[in-house]
Amino acid sequence: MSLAAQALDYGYGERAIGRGLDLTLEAGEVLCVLGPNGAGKTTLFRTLLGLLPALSGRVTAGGQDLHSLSRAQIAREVAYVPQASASYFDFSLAEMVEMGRTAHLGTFARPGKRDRDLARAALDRMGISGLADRPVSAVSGGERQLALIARALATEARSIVMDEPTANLDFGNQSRVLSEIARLKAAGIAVLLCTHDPDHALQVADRALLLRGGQPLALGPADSVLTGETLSALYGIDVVVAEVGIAQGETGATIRRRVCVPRLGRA
Ligand SMILES: Nc1ncnc2c1ncn2[C@@H]1O[C@H](COP(=O)(O)OP(=O)(O)OP(=O)(O)O)[C@@H](O)[C@H]1O
Repeated sequence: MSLAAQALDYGYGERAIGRGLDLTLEAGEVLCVLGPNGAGKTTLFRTLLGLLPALSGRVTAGGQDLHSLSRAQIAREVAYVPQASASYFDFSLAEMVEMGRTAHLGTFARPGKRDRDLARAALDRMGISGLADRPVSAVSGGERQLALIARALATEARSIVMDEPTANLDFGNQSRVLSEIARLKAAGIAVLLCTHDPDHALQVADRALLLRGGQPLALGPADSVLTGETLSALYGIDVVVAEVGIAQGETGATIRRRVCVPRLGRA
């Protein structure tokens, strides 16, 4: 088991956002959390990463209680892709991605050749190696988002928690990030992500957690959880999940895909 929560209460000080959550994430599994703004997704993720103390209950990473692990040990187990925000630091993108290696280094050790190579390879995977020497403060929001994902890849952690990894990204880069998530899954990495786009969950998630007001509305296999009915209840709008056939590759063989379409109200 890569990451797990048992009877988890999470929130801020006296204010619980969610209560009694049980969650497990297995190696090579993609679990996608969906929920309206303010549903508690970021608060839950920060608690699972030990960045916020659990109000009660237990969180384990790699089978070990988070309380028994140092910050560096947690970082080696679970990488974090936070929501991208503006940066005023003048590190280069390459240096920022190398910081993903910090948990593997001794207290005063500097990144070695392997660390630098891993960082460059991660930038390359995200298609931004051409920006390696550019200051973080001098790239676009989307490019910074890709660099944060590269930093998580460079950690070589067995689990990755991604807070809206496709926010800020253009259509092509969204698709590249989803493909990267599929590659991580194939490599046995556990991925926990949240998104505001149910189509992204339909594309990459094995399981989905629908969160409303901090409480699970549904948790289970993505195909059975992501329906027009549940998504309509989650977002308070009329949503249809339709199936489309897409011709693939040179053979033109048809694959079936489910897509999510909101039914817009008439003006
Ligand atoms: N530092 C904080 N202290 C107290 N309450 C907070 C804090 N940060 C967020 N909240 C509140 O906690 C609740 C959950 O917020 P959270 O950021 O986890 O939601 P979210 O699902 O990630 O939302 P979004 O989709 O808008 O990013 C909200 O009511 C929010 O106002």
